[in-house]
Formats: sequence, structure tokens, C-alpha cells
Amino acid sequence: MELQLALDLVDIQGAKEIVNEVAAYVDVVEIGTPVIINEGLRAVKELKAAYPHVKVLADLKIMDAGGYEVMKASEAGADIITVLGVSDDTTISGAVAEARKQGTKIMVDMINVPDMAKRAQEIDALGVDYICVHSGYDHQAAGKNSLEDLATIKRVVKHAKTAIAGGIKLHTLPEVLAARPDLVIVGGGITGQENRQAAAAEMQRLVQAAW
Ligand SMILES: O=C([C@H](O)CO)[C@H](O)[C@H](O)COP(=O)(O)O
Repeated sequence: MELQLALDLVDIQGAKEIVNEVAAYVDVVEIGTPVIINEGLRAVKELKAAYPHVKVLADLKIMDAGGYEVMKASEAGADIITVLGVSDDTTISGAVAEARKQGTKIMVDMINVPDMAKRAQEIDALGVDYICVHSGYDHQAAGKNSLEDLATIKRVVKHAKTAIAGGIKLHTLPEVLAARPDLVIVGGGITGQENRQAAAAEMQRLVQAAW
């Protein structure tokens, strides 16, 4: 089981400062969608240049032109790139084919997928590396989480690794870990804490103990 830090509400300098503090406690650092909207793929490039050994996920949430966008994110230094589960199969296949060429990986974000079991099976068959259930900010505001969806994909996914994201905090982490995802994604649960290092260290301890 691995821990991913999501950096969403920061600029490039802010992202570097947080990575400085917590890199030792996380397995993957995500450059979040809001950062990429504000700063472009330059954010991925600069983070990778500053921390060449850190595994970086670019949360592009690709919806079209999978091959082209994966190529650009891979060239910027991303190790993992996200594509939306609601996009067309050809977009996902194009993303997977390009990622294979580039030596990078594809995570499919299942946000707003209506039939989770059916779509997770279809996407698993397309050869993606991760399938991630996700309660985005708007879902979180409505009090939702993705534990039920995680149980669903754990039941049907045979090849891809499973991941969960959305509003996970230290006090909700044990419940998430009990469902045994391969990857847990935490943003505000680390970045929004007064002592980010302590939060990340404790989360890492719990994630590693859950193996
Ligand atoms: O993907 C995300 C969201 O859609 C904003 O782009 C977040 O990275 C993801 O939800 C994890 O962040 P937290 O919900 O703050 O843990």
C-alpha cells in the first residue's frame, strides 16, 4: 500500500516547500488539477527537476486526446498521468498506448462514473495501471466519500491497482485502510494541517502498518 500527497491549492514555490517538508513520508507527489490550470505543465517540470527521485503524478483529468496529452505530460517529467473514467474508450486506450511508449503510467479517475462496477471492468480490460475512486471537492461538500465505490472496484478489478481519493483525513484513514486500496491519496489531510510533517509521518505509519 502506498501514500500519495496531492498538492492542489498552492503555486510552484508553495508545492516545493511542502515537498521539502514531507517527501520522506510519501511515495508519490501529485501536482493537482488546480496547480496545472494555474501554472501549466511547468509545475511538473520544475518539481521533477528539483526532486528527480520523487515519483510525480500529473492530475490532468484527461477527457480527450489521450495520446497527445499523455505525451506532453510524460515529456514534462510526470511518472503517472490521470485520465477520466467517463471519457471514451479510445481516449483511454490512446493514453495507455502512449504511456507504454513513454515508460509512464495511467491512472483512471472514476469521478462521476454512473455504473461503477461495469465501467471499472471495462477500464481494467483497457490495460490501465490504476483505477481511482474519487469524491471531488464538490462531492465532499455534499458529505460524500468513496468507500462504497472502493469496495465495488475491489470486487471487479483484476489487473489494475486500486486507489482512493477525496477528503481523507487522519481520523478517517483507518476506515479507508481497512478496505485495502493499493494507493491512498491525501491532499488537505496533510497540506491543511498546522504540522504537515507530523500528519504525513503518522499517515505513513498507518499505511505501512496496514500491509
Ligand atoms: O483531485 C482532487 C480534486 O479534484 C481537486 O483537483 C484532489 O487532489 C483530491 O480530491 C485529493 O485532495 P483532498 O480531497 O484534499 O484530499
